[in-house]
This record gives sequence, structure tokens and C-alpha cells, in this order.
Amino acid sequence: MDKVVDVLSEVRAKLPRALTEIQVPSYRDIPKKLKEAPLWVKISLGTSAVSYCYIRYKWTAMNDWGVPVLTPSLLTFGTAGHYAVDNGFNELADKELKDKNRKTVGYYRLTSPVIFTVDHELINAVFTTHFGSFSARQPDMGSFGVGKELKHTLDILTCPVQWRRVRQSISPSFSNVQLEKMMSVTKARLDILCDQIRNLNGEKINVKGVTGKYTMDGFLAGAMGVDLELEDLRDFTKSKEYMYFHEIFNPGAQIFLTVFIPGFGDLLDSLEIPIYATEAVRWFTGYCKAMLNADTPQTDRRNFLEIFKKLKITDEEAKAATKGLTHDEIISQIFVLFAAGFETTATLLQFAIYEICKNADLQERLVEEISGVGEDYSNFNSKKLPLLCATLNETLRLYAPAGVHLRYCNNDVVINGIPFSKGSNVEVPVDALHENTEYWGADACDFNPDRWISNPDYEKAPFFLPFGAGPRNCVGMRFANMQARLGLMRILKTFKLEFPKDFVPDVKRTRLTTFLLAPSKDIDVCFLPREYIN
Ligand code: HEM
Repeated sequence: MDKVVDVLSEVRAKLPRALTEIQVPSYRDIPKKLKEAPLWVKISLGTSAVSYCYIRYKWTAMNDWGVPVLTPSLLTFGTAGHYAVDNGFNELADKELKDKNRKTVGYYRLTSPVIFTVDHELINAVFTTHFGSFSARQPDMGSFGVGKELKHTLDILTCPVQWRRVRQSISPSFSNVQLEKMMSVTKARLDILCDQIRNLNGEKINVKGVTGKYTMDGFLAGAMGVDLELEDLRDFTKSKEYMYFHEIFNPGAQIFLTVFIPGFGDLLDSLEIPIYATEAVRWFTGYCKAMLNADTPQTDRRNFLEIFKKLKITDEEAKAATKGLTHDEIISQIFVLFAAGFETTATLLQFAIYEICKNADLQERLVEEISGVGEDYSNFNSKKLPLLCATLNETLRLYAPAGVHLRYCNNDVVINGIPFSKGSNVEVPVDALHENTEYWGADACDFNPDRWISNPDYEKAPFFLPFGAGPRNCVGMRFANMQARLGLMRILKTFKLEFPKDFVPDVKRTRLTTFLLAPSKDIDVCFLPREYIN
């Protein structure tokens, strides 16, 4: 400490002299200095001045849109600094919407106008009624710097033209018939999971290891015919599938260049320059190709793959087709379904188990409810399993796995008085929507599954959107619900769930910059086999 004080005193002693030594040119000298400056300095200054004027001009775009607009600044890339920090979205929503008691504000993502809203009428108009004008998400961001190899994946998520054909092709994979088929595979994998949990002998485990293994394994086995082999459940978070997934979905700060600079992601893709997760992407591409090419004898376990293979078309055919998938698109779909499906449902179950462990009474009521109900697809609804469905819905409300819904405006259109221009965006901060007291009542922030039992209409409420809305909502919603309901039911039937003695249940949700959700610390849980307790 003394050393620091010494150094600071030394610096302070030197400071006045150092400052007087700086020669600040008089403003009268500036034209002369500029004239003498090298050409590159002149070009840089000129370009900066033009860019600045252009940006200032772009920042007038929302002046007469009739919504309050947050003051932009260059330092925060317009008003988009919240993109770069965990919980940034929620803090912005709290500060600008909740605390000021308003539902919609505008801000600039560098120069792109963004309407940031929890107004369910506006959301419904944009996502459903005017879907034709908002059928894309973020088409100018290319692959976000992940590289050309997985570019198709993101084209499908963001590009409206390709999306329509791909969505038409993959939707039948989620039909009731398919889900029932996949359920039988999922049940068999659950048997193995429960044996692995028993092998822990009631010792604590990070619950994400259990829920992640379950959802990843269920999807890979039921849809792709691949088993996730693991000796010990505790090794799940060390598996390549999990580690590489996290590398791709936890990008460094460089990804924000593709978010803030329009067209930068596309430029990187055309130059074939990936800016992060190259090894993980290479591994996943090989992994997905291997799944497609594997000659698995049990075709009934390759439910999605067999559908995709039947739909295969050439690149040439794809130009005019309204249905069908090219070879590269099949590879990308395997990845996108794996990525979109495993983490989200694992997060849902992780937080559901956390809340159930916190509330012994809820756990008892759940066990009682499920005791007489069989594991049939036809039972997985709120009529047959009201409390189980309510608990999962309440978890989806307060711990929505995906934290923002995005739409991009394809053409100028006026909606609810707002004159959206082509290239503008709509962002829905899901946590703020799901905690809005006007919609959910004064106890909006409390975990209370019973609200779903007294208000069954909430399931269809326009302000409950964990899976998004409109024709571009989550294609895997029914699969996710089936997997979550079956998994939670089996786990509760087989194990009593408890926190270990040293665990303090003070977990907060962290909304990551990728909009996914993580707990503020590992959630440790002991799974005690019921056969030893009862
Ligand atoms: C609890 C689990 C899940 C949650 C909360 C969730 C949530 C979401 C959300 C919010 C969207 C964006 C919707 C919108 O923009 O309106 C989405 C899109 C998507 N989800 Fe899910 N999802 C889950 C599980 C799954 C599963 C299991 C799969 C597939 C196996 C899946 C595949 C997809 C795909 C492919 C899209 C893009 C749809 C499109 O652009 O047409 N999701 N999901």
C-alpha cells in the first residue's frame, strides 16, 4: 500500500510540469497544420467527418415515429452497449420500460432503428398480422463471424427466402406421430439416465449435467439415431458435444462487430474469414456429416434424418423449389436443431428442478399428481397433469431460455401508428414481458405455479411468449414440451430432489449476451432414489 502511495505522489509531483510541456496548437494554427499533414491523415480525418455526419443523419430516422427515442452516442454504438454485457438487455428494459412505466421505446443499434417493446398488441401485429413485412430476423449479419461452413445454419434462421422452404420441410418432423415415435426412444434413454443418477448414490451433482445429458441424448437418439455414451454423468460437461457447443454459443467480444456494423458479417463470410470458434465449428460440421452418412440399421431411431433424406434436392432444384433440403442444408439443420433444442430444454428443466427443490410442498403435490398417470403422450397436457404443466409454464415465464425475440422489417409499413422503415428492427425483451405487472399482477416476479391453475387462459395469453410468436415461432415447441414433461415426470417419480446441506438457494438468473440463460452459480442437487426412502 505504501508503495502505491509513493508512486502516486511521484506522479503527482511530476504532473504540472508534464502538462505545461504539452504544446497545444492554437486553433488559428489548425488549418496550417492540416495543410502540412500527410495524405493518410487527411483521408482519415475526412472519412471520419463524413461518417460522423452520416451517422448523425441516421440518428434522426425515428424522430417522428411517435415513440420516445433513447439518446444515441458513438461510445455506445448508438444505444447498443447493452448487447455487449451479460444482463444488459434486462437492465435496459428495467431502466427504460419498467421504471418509467412505458411499454415501447426506440433506440439505435449503431445506425439501425430498433423498436424495443413489451406491448403485446404491437408484438402480435408485427409477429403475426404483418408477418409478411417482418419475416426475417437479422439478415445482414451473415454467420456472425462463425464462418462459412455453418453459414447455411444462420441463413435459415435469418434469411426469409430460404427459411420458408426449409421450415416447410422440417415442420413434419414435429408431428404427433413423430413425437410419439420419439417418445419411446426418449423413455429408453431415460431408463439409462436414471440408472446413472442412481450410481451417484445420492451425492450432489450440478443439475445441468443431468438435464443437459437428458435433452441432448434424447434428441440425438430419437431424432438422429446416435447415442451419447457417458460412463459417469459428472463427465457430461466435459464432453466434446457440450464443450464445443459452449464455445460457439459463448463468443468473444469480436462477435459484436458483426452486430453493430451492418454487412460486416456478410463481408467476413465472403472473404471466408471466421473470427471465432473455428475448431468447434470444424468439429460440429464433421459430427453432423457423420450422422447423416452413418448407416444405422435402426432407421426408426433416425426420425428426423430419414425425413430429411427423403426431401433431399440438388442446389439447382432448390432455386425454384418450395420444399426440400440440399445436402448442405441437411447438415446445417442437424446442427441448428441440435443447438436450438438441447440447451433450451435443459435450461428449462434445470430451473424447474431448482424451484421444486426450494418448495417441498410443491414437490409433494407434484409427486401426488403424477403417481396415477402413465407416460403416454396423450397425458402430457394441462388437463391430465395441471400442476406439472403449470410448474413448467411458470419456469418458462420467469426463466425463459431464450431472452429476446427479434424481427427485421423487409419493407416500409405503418403498424399501430409507427412508420417502420425497411431495415428497422423489433426487439422483445422476454423477461420484461413475462414480469410486466399490468399483465401478470402485482406478484409478477414471484414463482407461483398456481396462477396457471386459477387462470388456465394464461397458456394462450399474448404476453406469454417463451417460444416466440407467429409463423416463425419455435418449430420445436411441442418436442420441447414433450421432452420436458416426460423428463420431469420420470425424475420426480424416481427421485426425491433436495439441495445438499451446504447449498444456499440464492441463485439469480444471468441473461447472457447470447440471450441464453444461466444461473449465477452451479445448482447442486442430490437425487435420492425413492425406493430407498419410501
Ligand atoms: C424449452 C425449449 C425451447 C425454447 C424456450 C425455445 C425457444 C425458441 C424461441 C424463442 C425461438 C424464436 C421464436 C421467434 O422468433 O418467434 C425459437 C426458434 C427455433 N427453435 Fe426453439 N425453443 C426450444 C426448444 C427447441 C427444440 C427442442 C427445437 C428442435 C429440436 C427447437 C428448434 C428451433 C428452431 C429451428 C427455431 C427457428 C425457427 C424459425 O426461424 O423458423 N427449439 N425457439
